Amino acid sequence: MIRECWSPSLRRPTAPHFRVTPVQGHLGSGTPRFRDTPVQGHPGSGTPRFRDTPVQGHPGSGTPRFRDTPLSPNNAVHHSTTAPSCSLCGSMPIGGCPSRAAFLPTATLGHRSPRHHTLVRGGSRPSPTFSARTRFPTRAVVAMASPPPSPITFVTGNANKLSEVQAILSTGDPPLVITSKALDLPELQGTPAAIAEAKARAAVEAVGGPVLVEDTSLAFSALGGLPGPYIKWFLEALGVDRLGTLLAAHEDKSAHAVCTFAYCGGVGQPVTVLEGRTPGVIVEPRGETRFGWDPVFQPDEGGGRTYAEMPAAAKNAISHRGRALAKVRAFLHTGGGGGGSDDS
Ligand SMILES: O=P(O)(O)OP(=O)(O)OP(=O)(O)OC[C@H]1O[C@@H](n2cnc3c(O)ncnc32)[C@H](O)[C@@H]1O
Ligand SMILES: [Mg+2]
Repeated sequence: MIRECWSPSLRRPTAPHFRVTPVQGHLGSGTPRFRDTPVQGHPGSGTPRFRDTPVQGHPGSGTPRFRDTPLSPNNAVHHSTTAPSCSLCGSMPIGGCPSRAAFLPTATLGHRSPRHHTLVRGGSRPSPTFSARTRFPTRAVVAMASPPPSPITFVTGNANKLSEVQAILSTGDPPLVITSKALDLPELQGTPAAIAEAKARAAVEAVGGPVLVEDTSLAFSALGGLPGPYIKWFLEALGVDRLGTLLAAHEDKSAHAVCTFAYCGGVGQPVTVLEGRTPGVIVEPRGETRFGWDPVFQPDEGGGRTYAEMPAAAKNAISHRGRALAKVRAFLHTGGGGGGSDDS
């Protein structure tokens, strides 16, 4: 069973975008938790957002899902009811939660019923308390370990992605075994999260069971985040040698590599989107031309090497993909995928 507790203990920064990053220990649980932190230059969006918050009624989808949600004073969706516990399973708020706010939801957090814990709140704080003006909630996952669903099929048409994903998941702690299917899924235009979600929905239709997909972006700061999710087409058109010419007129060569995973447990199930990003700069190509734009991306934490100059393990340790997969692993191993839970 997974319970979540929101604590208003952190002040909301003024930066326009937010994402979830792992932080350490909560209430002695020893389990991973996630906190919204600012992210930059999300293409195509000028509005504040939060990742990994469940929203209802997305156009074209009748199911709850996890993705970016703009937070406004009236957007405290997780705190909008006054019931002291889950109306279905009766679970109570986590003891010692400083905010006395109760649970966050829902199907994507390990409950087979998508209605469990939905919009349940305890304590006396009125909804607007969690407003953009003052505070933002910390979400802590307090979970019993449960095995992830099996098998999970990673659907991709990219062999390099597959081998990195397999390497990262098999050596990680705890290891996660996936199968794979080579499919070139249709890709929409939109934010990386929207693209990844659509890929997951297409993949789950094709596979019929739990799927993982990902979409990779390379976002140039000077270009407002472009090429972003369209990097594949820029790479094909220009080649890796000329990718840097896009920044010829700009002094700012900084960029972010972003990996956006989407998990779906089955047809009609919610989709969970998890993102990892690595900051760096675009440089003249260096290193072996093996994988995409690796030769021109020099991560800030790479000791001056491009991705292409780094051994695979060194890249995976700091890469956008490695970071996103750390979240995927935490999500699945804490019952987020719905597998192995006896909590119905
Ligand atoms: O089937 P999918 O999974 O979509 O595989 P894809 O190759 O189409 O991948 P994307 O749509 O995510 O496009 C991302 C582009 O960035 C490249 N790419 C992805 N991850 C990379 C990495 O870690 N290093 C360098 N290039 C990468 C990849 O080869 C594509 O050209
Ligand atoms: Mg693709």
